[in-house]
Amino acid sequence: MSDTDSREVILEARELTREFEGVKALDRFSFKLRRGEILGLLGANGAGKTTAMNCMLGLTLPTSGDLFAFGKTLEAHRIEILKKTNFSSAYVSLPGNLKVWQNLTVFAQIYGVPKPKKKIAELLELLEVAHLRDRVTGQLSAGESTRVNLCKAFLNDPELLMLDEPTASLDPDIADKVRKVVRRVQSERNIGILYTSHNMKDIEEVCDRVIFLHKGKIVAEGTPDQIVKKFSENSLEDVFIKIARSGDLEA
Ligand SMILES: Nc1ncnc2c1ncn2[C@@H]1O[C@H](COP(=O)(O)OP(=O)(O)OP(=O)(O)O)[C@@H](O)[C@H]1O
Repeated sequence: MSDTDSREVILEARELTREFEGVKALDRFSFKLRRGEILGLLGANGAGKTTAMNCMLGLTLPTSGDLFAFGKTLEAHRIEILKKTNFSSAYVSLPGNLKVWQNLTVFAQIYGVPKPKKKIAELLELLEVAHLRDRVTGQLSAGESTRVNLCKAFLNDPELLMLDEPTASLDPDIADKVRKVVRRVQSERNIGILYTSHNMKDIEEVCDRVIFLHKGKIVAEGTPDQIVKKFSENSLEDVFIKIARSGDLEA
């Protein structure tokens, strides 16, 4: 991303640090996400990706640093910001005892979605899970549950979307469809998406730009192509392995 990029900054972290009992999960982490951009957050297990998303969702308080969304501080404008935000995580489940349509209806009410029935039907079709409408959510397979979570994430037509490993438990066919849906929603609605995945094919196909985190610090940033060239590797996967094994190397 060049400094001359004039698109609206919809999410910004400045010197974000989060310590857990002396361990820095995030260490002066700064970045900007612009409208219309899909930004990949990459890094090995424990690099700090989930902590970063949790801070941005207000689920974890940073030890220091500032977060801004739509030009306002998250601290003072949390409710207003969260109305325009949504997220989906492979590791956060919807209430298991409710049927799929009940869960989505509850969340549609929370978000104040106009014409919720129509919206829910459209999203179930979009994610190809309309046949699961009357199933108990807790009995869904991991891949089914991931797609229902994505329906929840699109319910309020978010302008800022955080997707934490959205293809983690999907078979290759469904993963491909989900990537295309994410791309389509991003381009039709010009929203900003923060995206994590351990699947480098996902990242290369979906993300405009990526940030590599290692021990809470940024060690590389750029388009997937730029990063592969900077590290003199053949693929993003090779870069990932190189950083995971010797993350103090900066490109
Ligand atoms: N609540 C917590 N208490 C203590 N340590 C924590 C807590 N949450 C995260 N950590 C630590 O912070 C670091 C970053 O964890 P985080 O979950 O953000 O990594 P991640 O990049 O999302 O990893 P993964 O790819 O495995 O999901 C890890 O060392 C982790 O053990």
